[in-house]
Amino acid sequence: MGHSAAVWDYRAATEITKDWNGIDQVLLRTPRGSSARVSLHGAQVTSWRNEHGEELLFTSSKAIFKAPKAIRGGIPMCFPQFGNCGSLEQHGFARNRMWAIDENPPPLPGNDSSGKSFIDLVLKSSEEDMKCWPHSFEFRLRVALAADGDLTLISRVRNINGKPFSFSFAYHTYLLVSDISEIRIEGLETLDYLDNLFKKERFTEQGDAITFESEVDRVYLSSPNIIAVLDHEKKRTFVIRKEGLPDVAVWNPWEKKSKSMVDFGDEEYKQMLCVDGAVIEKPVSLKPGEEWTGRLQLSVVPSSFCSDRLGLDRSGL
Ligand SMILES: O=P(O)(O)OC[C@H]1O[C@H](O)[C@H](O)[C@@H](O)[C@@H]1O
Repeated sequence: MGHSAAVWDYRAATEITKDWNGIDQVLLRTPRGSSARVSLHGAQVTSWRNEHGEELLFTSSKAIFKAPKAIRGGIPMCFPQFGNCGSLEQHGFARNRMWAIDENPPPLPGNDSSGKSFIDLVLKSSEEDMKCWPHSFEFRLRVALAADGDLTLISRVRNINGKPFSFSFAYHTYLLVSDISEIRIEGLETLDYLDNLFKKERFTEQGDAITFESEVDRVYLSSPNIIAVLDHEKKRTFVIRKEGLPDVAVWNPWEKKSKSMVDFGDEEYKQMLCVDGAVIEKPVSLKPGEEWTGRLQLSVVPSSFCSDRLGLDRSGL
């Protein structure tokens, strides 16, 4: 693009535009041409592109672009509930709320934002939310795009309530893949998981890396902090690094469920896979004044880069 990193103005590379509902969205760009878009609606990352302009996140061609519904794709935020495991609406309310730009967020300890395009968003408990979830909170999200194209999301939830509360959480990450039957996940083998297709019963993953030949809706428990999603056909690997997010939800609706979702194409299950850094089995508990941080970093590398260099535990394979 004719810019060198040394003179690249990261502030100027952060642009506010409008999304399909006329709602502000933030465009983040890097000198080499990677980009990401974040809508203030739900703080949903709706696009992440590499330096060649190729989209890396899935969005359904049938997605319904009508607030307050979250669109089918990108990275919706599930908070303060994942799935239907509580009294709230599926995946909680944060993905359906309007977030604000946080002009002056409290500093993020140990986080170096130099050389990154980033935006800070904030969601505070509203009176309406207090009716169904009576806890005052502040939820801050930083979305940062590094010069090498890595996308980082840092969530901070603070209890500003007089009493403790607990919540579950997920970055519901819709990865765009070439063909689901060519995909395998490394890093979850031998773990225990809760299977949503069997009333959340607990099983132990057997054998090798995870591959896909039917519907999958699972929560892998106490997972390592680095997971790789290998796309054999594209010869590239999504690397998911996480902190404060012990669980990994894995979802592909496959053929039958795809047909039952109005905002999802019948064949689109072949091009997507949700792999979510999450806190589900043991919800986060915060005392008054306490704060929780959950960090997710997404990268794409050529498949030849894996797995030893990523430090994945290959023992037993
Ligand atoms: O349709 P949504 O509310 O966005 O949920 C989509 C999916 O999210 C998660 O992966 C759940 O485990 C699935 O059971 C659910 O179908």
